[in-house]
Amino acid sequence: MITALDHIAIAVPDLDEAIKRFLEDFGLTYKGQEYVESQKTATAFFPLPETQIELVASPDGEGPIAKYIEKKGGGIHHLCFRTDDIHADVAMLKEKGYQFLSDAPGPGAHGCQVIFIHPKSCGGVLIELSQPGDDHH
Ligand SMILES: C[C@@H](C(=O)O)C(=O)SCCNC(=O)CCNC(=O)[C@H](O)C(C)(C)COP(=O)(O)OP(=O)(O)OC[C@H]1O[C@@H](n2cnc3c(N)ncnc32)[C@H](O)[C@@H]1OP(=O)(O)O
Ligand SMILES: [Co+2]
Repeated sequence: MITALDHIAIAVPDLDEAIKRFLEDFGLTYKGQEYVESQKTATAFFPLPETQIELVASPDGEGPIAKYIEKKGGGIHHLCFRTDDIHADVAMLKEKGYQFLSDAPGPGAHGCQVIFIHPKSCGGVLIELSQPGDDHH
């Protein structure tokens, strides 16, 4: 029985720089670093209260997922942070130099308003911000 999505891992060339991004720019809680000798790997964790896996596909062969599948055949595509004020967070992140893929949030899954940050301005990771709609439970 799988009970939780424990983590999504992002490979980064500079751990301190990446910690700064998620701690300072996105305001996540930082749990600390650990070097795992057996894997010769440094880790840093940012716990979040709940998460989901979203599978994304392109049934009609169009849109960004079609292009991604064509190029990479599949893989980890994006992280999505839930926000309770998408306009404020977009303004705050724009101020910090993040480049957004649209001027304003638009409709996402289950009535959310969503907007994406360009992976080029975010260490190679595509990040979505999502604000639940009024019908969200
Ligand atoms: C329904 C909603 C929801 O949850 O509610 C969703 O999630 S919808 C999820 C689907 N929707 C989206 O993804 C919308 C936002 N995405 C986009 O607009 C696009 O996918 C872009 C991120 C702008 C990439 O499109 P573009 O046409 O530029 O593709 P491209 O293949 O030329 O890629 C340009 C550069 O970005 C990199 N790149 C492309 N996709 C990436 C990804 N998912 N993660 C990290 N890097 C990525 C490529 O490797 C390439 O880097 P190099 O130049 O180094 O080779
Ligand atoms: Co998404």
